[in-house]
Amino acid sequence: MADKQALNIVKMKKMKADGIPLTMITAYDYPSARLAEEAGIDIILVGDSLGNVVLGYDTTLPVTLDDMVYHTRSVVRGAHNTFIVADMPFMTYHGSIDESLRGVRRLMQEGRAHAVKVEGGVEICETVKQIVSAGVPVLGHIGLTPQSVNTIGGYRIQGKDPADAQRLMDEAKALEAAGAFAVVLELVTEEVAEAISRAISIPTIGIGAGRYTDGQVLVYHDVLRYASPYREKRFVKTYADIGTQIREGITQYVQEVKQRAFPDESHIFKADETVLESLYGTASKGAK
Ligand SMILES: Nc1nc(=O)c2c([nH]1)NC[C@@H]1CN(c3ccc(C(=O)N[C@@H](CCC(=O)O)C(=O)O)cc3)CN21
Ligand SMILES: CC(C)C(=O)C(=O)O
Repeated sequence: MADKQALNIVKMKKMKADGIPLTMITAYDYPSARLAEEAGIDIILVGDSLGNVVLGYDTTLPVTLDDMVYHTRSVVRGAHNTFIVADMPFMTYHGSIDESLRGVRRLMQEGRAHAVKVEGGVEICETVKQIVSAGVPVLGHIGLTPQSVNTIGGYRIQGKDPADAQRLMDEAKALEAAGAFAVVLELVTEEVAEAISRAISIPTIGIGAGRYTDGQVLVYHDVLRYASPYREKRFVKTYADIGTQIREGITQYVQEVKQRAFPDESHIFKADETVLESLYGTASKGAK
């Protein structure tokens, strides 16, 4: 899709108004980004779920700004015509505004992202305003915010009772007022996600937030069953099983090398007749 025109935040808002769902998937490197773009995805998120699915950590907390810059650059090289959002990692946007903007600058200038994502509600709205006023689109993220797993007390569904529903509604409105271009709703009850989606003019992008958000996002490795520990979760649907394909392919390669079935005649390069003579001398001529 070389001539596909990349999406932008103005068009996203219009898509919400027109009732056209936004599609987002994570990607972390050149091949995953390339395939996502070829498949026609609207937005690629270089998520800090990188930590879980690519780097092998238990949580997203160990992911660094250097990790995010490196992976964002790789994603951009694979998807030149797709809107790309990069996650601000844990503890990079809760200190001084200067420090936050330094991280944003690295993701935009070195990583070449089009926007950044930050987790949190009212407490980060001042930071969101500053980032937006620097000319950087900000994607909000509320509900289950994995960077706060230790204060939330686990990966739990949000918005089950009236007080929690009101808190989420207030956070979404605060993010809209702060200038966020859209907001991710993660593991939020369907009723609350629907009410928020109706109450704000910017798109909501849900993961485990039911059917009535303005868009959906899932993690690449979950969708494709690519060695992900999350693939069986209730909010995930798997559309392919590349983990099995990869394992079976490598198993066969190993077996064929052990059995000397690979490489065969079709994979080799032949030298000139005279090479044998020079290697083995005239005595060996005709030996093989
Ligand atoms: N591979 C992957 N996929 C993700 O969706 C994802 C990550 N990693 N890492 C960062 C966060 C963490 N996420 C999580 C983590 C755990 C649950 C979970 O255990 N959910 C329970 C529900 C818990 C409850 O009932 O309150 C479940 O059974 O789905 C959900 C989302 C979503 N994100
Ligand atoms: C699950 C999505 C929304 C995310 O934040 C990530 O991939 O890190």
